[in-house]
Amino acid sequence: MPLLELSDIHFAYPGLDPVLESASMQMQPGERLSIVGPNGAGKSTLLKIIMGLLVPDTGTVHAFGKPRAEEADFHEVRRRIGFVFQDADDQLFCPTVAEDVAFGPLNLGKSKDEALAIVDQVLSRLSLMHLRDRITHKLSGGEKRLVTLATVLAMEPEVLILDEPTNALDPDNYSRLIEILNGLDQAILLVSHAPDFRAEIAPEGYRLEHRKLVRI
Ligand SMILES: Nc1ncnc2c1ncn2[C@@H]1O[C@H](COP(=O)(O)OP(=O)(O)OP(=O)(O)O)[C@@H](O)[C@H]1O
Repeated sequence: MPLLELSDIHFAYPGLDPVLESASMQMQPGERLSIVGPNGAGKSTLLKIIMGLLVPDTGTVHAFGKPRAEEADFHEVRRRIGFVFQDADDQLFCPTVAEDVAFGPLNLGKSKDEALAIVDQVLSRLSLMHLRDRITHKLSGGEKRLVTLATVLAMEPEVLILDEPTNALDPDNYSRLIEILNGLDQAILLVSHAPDFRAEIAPEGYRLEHRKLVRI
């Protein structure tokens, strides 16, 4: 059974031309797929539909073996899929890095001590302990991206969706991100304009062209 399946999705922002017309895709458990396509093709829109943040005009979303249509259906999806947004500022909102990373686990019902243990474990794993007590909004762009990944991994998602994860990363952190992602066992859905990065993380996937998804 596919982990994720979109069938015949049509979507238009109100009053505008359609962004997606009959877009379909499947992702199997453990699979790593990329979605490529020009700026404005609708890649971020598609990711938001998977997470239930946008509702398609027609078509169906299946995730983890169930159809997902209503807002309530997507609560479980959002718990099980970790979404790293294109813009880290949309995702980091606590005063310090430790609080941002602890936020998800606390929200999932962990105790304060458990959440703090997760913070140290995830930050160590990503070699980010030096940022633990920093003020989040004063981090550099690249540091924010890595901290965003830490906030998502802290919730132990089964699938990772990454929207342009290499934005703002210097060559060292770019290489480190490849190492980190290749060390994870989650399925990954990656949107990236960087061919080298895609080749390392998810060489196969789909191209979004003419409002449809074509297997590449
Ligand atoms: N909230 C919105 N309201 C209206 N139009 C939108 C909105 N968000 C995106 N769009 C438009 O929908 C189209 C698809 O946008 P989307 O962000 O999904 O593209 P993308 O493939 O992710 O692009 P990029 O590679 O530049 O990130 C674009 O033409 C964009 O201008």
